[in-house]
Parts: sequence; C-alpha cells; structure tokens
Amino acid sequence: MWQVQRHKEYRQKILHLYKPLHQDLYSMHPSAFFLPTFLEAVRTNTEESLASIMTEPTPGVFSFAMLQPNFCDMLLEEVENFEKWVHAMKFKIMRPNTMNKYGAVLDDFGLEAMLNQFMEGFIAPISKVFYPEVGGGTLDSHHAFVVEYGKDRDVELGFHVDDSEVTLNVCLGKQFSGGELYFRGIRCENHVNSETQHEEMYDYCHVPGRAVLHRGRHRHGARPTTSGLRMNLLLWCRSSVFREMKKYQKDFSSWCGECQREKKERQIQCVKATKLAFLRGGGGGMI
Ligand SMILES: O=C(O)CCC(=O)C(=O)O
Ligand SMILES: [Fe+2]
Repeated sequence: MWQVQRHKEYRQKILHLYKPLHQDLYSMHPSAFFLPTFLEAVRTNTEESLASIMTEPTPGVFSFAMLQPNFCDMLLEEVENFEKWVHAMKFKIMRPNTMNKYGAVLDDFGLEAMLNQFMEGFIAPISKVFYPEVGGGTLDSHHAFVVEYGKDRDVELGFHVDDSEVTLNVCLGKQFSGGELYFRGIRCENHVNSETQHEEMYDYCHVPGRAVLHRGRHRHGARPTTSGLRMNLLLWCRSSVFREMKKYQKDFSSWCGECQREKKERQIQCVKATKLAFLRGGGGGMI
C-alpha cells in the first residue's frame, strides 16, 4: 500500500514542478492527433467503417494508420524533454514496467486525462466491436507509456503477455531497423506456457504512425532493434468488470487458443465414444 501512496506523491510532485514543452498535447485535439481516415471511421462508428481501415493479418491482431506525423514528433519531443528534466532535477524516473530500463510513463507527467479521453473516445469503440469477450466493451482504466529501443537503449523485449485486456501499440518513429513484434497465440493464465501452433505465428514490422491492436493475453515479444532508435506509444487498456467476472470462470474457449483446442479435442473424443457405443449396441447394422 505504501508503494501506491509513494507513487501518488511522486506524480503530485512532478505535476507541480514539470513545465510541459507542448501544452497542446495535454488536452484532446482529435483532428491534430489523428489521421482523417481514422477519425472518419471512428466517428461513423459501425463495424463496417472500422473494418474498412483495418487489416487483420492474423486472428485478433488489427493494424491501421492512426496518428498524425506531427503528433508523433511532438510526443517524442515531450518525452525527451521530460527525461532531460528528470535528469537535471536528479529525480528517479519510473520505467514503464519491470521489462524496461528505458522509456517513461506518460500518466506520470500530466498526460493521464488526455490519454483517458484517447482510450474512451478512440480505442473503446473499436474494442467493443472486435474484443467483446475480453471486456472490450467495458474498458475503464489504462497504463500509458513510451518505450525506447536501440543501441544505447533497451534492445529487445522478451516473450510476454500484457497486464491489459486490450493493448494499443503505435510506432512514433524515429528511424530504425529490426524491432519486429512477434505474436504467438492468445492464452489464459492456465495455458500461458503451452506450445504455439504453427498458424499462430506472426511477425509484424512497425511503421511510424501505424497502430497495432491486440488482446493483452496475446503472447508476444519484440525482436532486437538493430540500428537507429525506435520509440513506441503503448496504451494498456483495462476493464475492472472483466477482471471481476474472470475470477468466477474456468473455461476461456471464447478467446484462449489452448482452451479452444482442448474443447475441440473433447468433442472429437465424445463423438468417437458415441460412435463406438452405437456400433457395439448393434446399431451398426442399420448403416
Ligand atoms: O516494443 C514493442 O513494440 C512491444 C512493446 C510491448 O509489447 C510492451 O511494452 O508491452
Ligand atoms: Fe507487450
């Protein structure tokens, strides 16, 4: 509990002392942040309009052009400015999670309210349509951060699942090679280490301004960024309703690849047993 309190105090101190570089980032300006194609699709808000701007290269992974280049640049500059300030102030910077030595939590320096609107207005409508079975329709909190990969930064990211129901991952730039995101199937907690089926393997190449949306339980990792600097915006979107409901469930075959496989296998065995019983019962003569 004291950690939560300390983090609260840390945020309060930053909010009080840090002077933003780009004040425009701190409130929502849809047409300055998002590409017109993306805005139009979200404003129309039908399954057809959303599907029309997306590709789904492997089941459950959606990719679409999302952010204005100028927004990406401003966010990168803001993060750099914040990091410089933290360094000059001899503050301790909190990294996005245990897997990263670099990067910054955007919610820590004043961007929380804007990013909440970002999630509610622009991610929730998509999640509601494409991820209803993992709480996509009831997202109510987030963890937002920027990761930094390159020679003098984090190099790669190990195989993991996110602490989110739905994750938005958008490349902000700058120039880099490598850093592909690899996916290995969706798994519940019980099956997180189960083997990958061949058709679950998929590699995605990041493109600045382009978003990837996936379930938090979709196992993934990032390959080494071999040159240049790669910075990505991550928005881990959570649903407290889904988390509460999950406590009372055992079967996740509506989204876990391994629960699905086991269920199918049980059905095959059941059909086999029924056939055998039918044949043994003399019903075989009827065929
Ligand atoms: O670097 C990437 O694109 C992946 C980042 C990621 O998966 C994470 O931070 O949870
Ligand atoms: Fe991740």
